Amino acid sequence: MSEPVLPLEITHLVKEFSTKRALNDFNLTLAQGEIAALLGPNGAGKTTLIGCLLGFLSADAGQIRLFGEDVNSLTPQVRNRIGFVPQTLTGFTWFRVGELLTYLAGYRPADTPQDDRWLEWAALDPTARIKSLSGGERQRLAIVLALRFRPDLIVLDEPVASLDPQARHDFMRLLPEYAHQHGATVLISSHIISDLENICDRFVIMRRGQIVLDVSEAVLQGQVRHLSALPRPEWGVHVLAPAEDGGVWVSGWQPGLDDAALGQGVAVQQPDVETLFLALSR
Ligand SMILES: Nc1ncnc2c1ncn2[C@@H]1O[C@H](COP(=O)(O)OP(=O)(O)OP(=O)(O)O)[C@@H](O)[C@H]1O
Repeated sequence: MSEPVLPLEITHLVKEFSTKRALNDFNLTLAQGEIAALLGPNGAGKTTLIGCLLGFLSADAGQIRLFGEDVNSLTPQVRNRIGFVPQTLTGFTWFRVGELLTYLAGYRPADTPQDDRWLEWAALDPTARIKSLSGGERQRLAIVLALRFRPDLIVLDEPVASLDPQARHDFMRLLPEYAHQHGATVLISSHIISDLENICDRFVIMRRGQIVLDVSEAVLQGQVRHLSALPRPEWGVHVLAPAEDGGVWVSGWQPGLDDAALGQGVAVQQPDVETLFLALSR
């Protein structure tokens, strides 16, 4: 049986801006249906990575494949399978909302399936001029434009920062619902970690152009722990980072080690992504 085609495959990616290396031998593969959080402090390289994988920026080395095709020579078929939500929508200011939706739909084959939930969620006035929309309304429109033609790979760069709490809450409920229904793959970058904790099944934490931790939700819950003191060498765990309270974060934890830790007076806690992120970002 042939291997399934991966929605996203990034190998040995390097991107430099004059003397600054924004991506440093970056590797990432996403399987169909994964919902992955891309986390990292300011300047970690998230937007650069997204720019490269959408073909907006050219890499200095390495390769990006989307649905098996090189990002620099995508066919229209694969291009149409990708939805991108930017941090803010720019351009198109002279259009009315409804006109823009019709105009962009003209670039799609007539039989392209649509998903109306995004238009309902966005609740935009089709007669409103885009230049008169608020920042949050423009962002709703950006989301509609990216998702209404049922993409199979969705890339979102800080998509919810300008949304009001209700819109953000509803979007974060609809996004995984959509992904599960259509088997879509999602890569979402956000600084609002509490939003991502409930919807992502993988967490990719990057710093200085590289991945410092890439774990599934299951591994995070099963094998990553906060310890109140350094682990014993014979436990065979890997120290990820010191914690602010004097303890440490470790990976490779096994259930059998709980008793050993108890015997040494070491308190063991389940991970909280935000605290772990803060420790790994320092
Ligand atoms: N056009 C550019 N010219 C020079 N340096 C750049 C350029 N774009 C990005 N960089 C640098 O590359 C690094 C990564 O930037 P990037 O915007 O990818 O980070 P980020 O993780 O998206 O940050 P943020 O969370 O602040 O959006 C930073 O050090 C940034 O200064």
